[in-house]
Amino acid sequence: MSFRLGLTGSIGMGKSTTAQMFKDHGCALWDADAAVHRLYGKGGAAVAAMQGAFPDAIENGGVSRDRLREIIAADADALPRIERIVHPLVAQDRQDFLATATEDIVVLDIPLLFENSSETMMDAVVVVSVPPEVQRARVLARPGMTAERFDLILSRQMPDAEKRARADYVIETDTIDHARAQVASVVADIRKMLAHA
Ligand SMILES: CC(C)(COP(=O)(O)OP(=O)(O)OC[C@H]1O[C@@H](n2cnc3c(N)ncnc32)[C@H](O)[C@@H]1O)[C@@H](O)C(=O)NCCC(=O)NCCS
Ligand SMILES: Nc1ncnc2c1ncn2[C@@H]1O[C@H](COP(=O)(O)OP(=O)(O)OP(=O)(O)O)[C@@H](O)[C@H]1O
Repeated sequence: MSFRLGLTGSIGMGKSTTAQMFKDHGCALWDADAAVHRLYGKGGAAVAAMQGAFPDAIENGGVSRDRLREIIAADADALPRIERIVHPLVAQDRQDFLATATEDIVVLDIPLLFENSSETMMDAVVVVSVPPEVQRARVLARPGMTAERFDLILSRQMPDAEKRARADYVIETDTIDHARAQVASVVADIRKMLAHA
């Protein structure tokens, strides 16, 4: 069975960028956000249940994220209801991936890893992190992002300091080269451990 390495961090901390660096070392990669995109897409496994609960969210046979954002903004109960539908389907997608992976290390990129207690199924957890002002500047540079939306998303996520405290490895994503060097050392550490197991 592959070594399960959870990869998490708050919004804009560099999860996707760092995940690709692990892939460059021959690790398999499963991405929770990508799984949600598949589930919401036309014919995706979440469409029927979401149509039942939120008929207004359906557009062209898939779940519209723009509509969902409007629904969430208007109704405080909407997000937990969405999570109850989506998270079990995400978990199934993850199990299907793990069942077929043959690589020695599988990296699971999961934004809400600690919030949803997924760390219990990991052999180790990496948290990516930069100082809050760098995070804020990166996220606000994204098209369509506002300070209000950023603060709302942050308020729904576990604070960075707590994530760091729970991590087995913290990777500073201040520069690409620095992150690459830390990824190389995490991979070497795990492979050394596996060789001695
Ligand atoms: C709320 C939705 C419609 C926003 O979609 P949108 O494309 O605008 O943004 P995106 O998905 O890229 O998320 C933006 C940021 O919010 C974070 N985020 C997403 N869902 C949640 C959540 N349930 N709780 C806290 N943070 C969240 C993401 O990690 C990311 O940092 C969408 O994220 C969604 O349907 N979420 C519910 C499913 C879920 O929990 N997904 C998280 C991964 S399992
Ligand atoms: N090591 C790094 N050095 C410099 N910039 C970086 C580094 N890692 C990521 N970034 C930059 O930070 C921003 C956010 O990175 P990325 O999209 O990987 O974050 P994320 O955690 O996956 O975001 P989200 O939570 O929104 O999915 C991007 O603009 C990216 O180019």
